[in-house]
Amino acid sequence: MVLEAIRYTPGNLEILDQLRLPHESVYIKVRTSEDAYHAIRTMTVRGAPAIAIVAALALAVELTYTETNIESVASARDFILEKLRYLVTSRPTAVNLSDAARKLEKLASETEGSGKAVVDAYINAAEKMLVDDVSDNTSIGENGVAWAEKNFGTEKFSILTICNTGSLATAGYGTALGIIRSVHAKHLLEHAYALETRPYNQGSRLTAYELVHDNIPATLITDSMASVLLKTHPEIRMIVVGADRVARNGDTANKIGTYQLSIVARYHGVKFVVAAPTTSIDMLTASGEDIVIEERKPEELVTMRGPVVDFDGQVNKNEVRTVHIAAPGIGVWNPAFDVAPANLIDAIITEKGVAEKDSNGEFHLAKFF
Ligand SMILES: CSC[C@H]1O[C@H](OP(=O)(O)O)[C@H](O)[C@@H]1O
Repeated sequence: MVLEAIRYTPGNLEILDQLRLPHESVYIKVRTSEDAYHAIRTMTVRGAPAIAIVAALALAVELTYTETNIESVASARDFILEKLRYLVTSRPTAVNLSDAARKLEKLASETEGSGKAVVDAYINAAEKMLVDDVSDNTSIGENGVAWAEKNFGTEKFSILTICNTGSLATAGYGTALGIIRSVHAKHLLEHAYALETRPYNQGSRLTAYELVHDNIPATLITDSMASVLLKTHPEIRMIVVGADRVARNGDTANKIGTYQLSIVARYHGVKFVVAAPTTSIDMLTASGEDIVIEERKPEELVTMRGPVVDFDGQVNKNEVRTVHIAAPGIGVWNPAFDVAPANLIDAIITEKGVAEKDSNGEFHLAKFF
């Protein structure tokens, strides 16, 4: 079975309900921009590249069936711009969505002839995002292997990662998890370690699901185990993480917990690497100080949802419960991301190549554009 977060054919979009994974694999239809907004907002679908692609394709499907009059160039443009500006508000930190919206808005404003011409151009561009993302991810994997061979030679080594950056965060293969897949395919991977990544548990629910699916040797650990894991496992040579937004100076916003991994990596002499398509690089944002960090509702931290385990130890998928795991009345802080500073990042691996700091400690990401 191929792991697909997104299933698309012209006029039909379905997403894998990631709130039900790993116990249930259920696809739900997305017919409108509003459907996409709520799916992204509730993290039914998540992952920087995936949310951009789902948003763009949802509008493509809506354009196919809308009864709104979009026959003129102006009406089609207005419809597209209104919907894209709405979709961008679903989640603020990942740049992929706003980057895609900016490019699609520009395309719509430059397409002439008729409303149909504008709509067709939009749909073609949205569909191309799906194809390009998989291609970008396999290139990131290849570039990641080449960088690893340059730094670690041909000895097997182990890798630690956080959150989910695989097929469930993208159109397929993944970014950081894509590098783990490629290193494994080259028989260079000793072992993969995945952080559970509280509170949404992208690691224990999604990355573990992908690693088991691909039969990659892997171990799940709690977020608090990262430091002692590096201390006691010298074969771990690399921490690879994804990105929601890479600022112009290389500061990288990623899942909460990434910042402390960059500190722990430096302390233990482990390479800290960001894997991201260039659509995750935001040259308009100077540094991590300028990146808006999404804060999510307290309920997502103080509750957990899942199937009941029967007395005989069997998972009962027909009985899903939500349990409250924190003391009622306690205050909660729930930022979904933090920022790894450029000075603690050893490399940024993209589909176009690898960026490393110069002798002044500066990344030069403009080379990718
Ligand atoms: C392919 S990078 C995905 C990126 O998105 C994740 O965040 P979320 O699960 O909240 O969408 C995480 O930061 C990953 O690194």
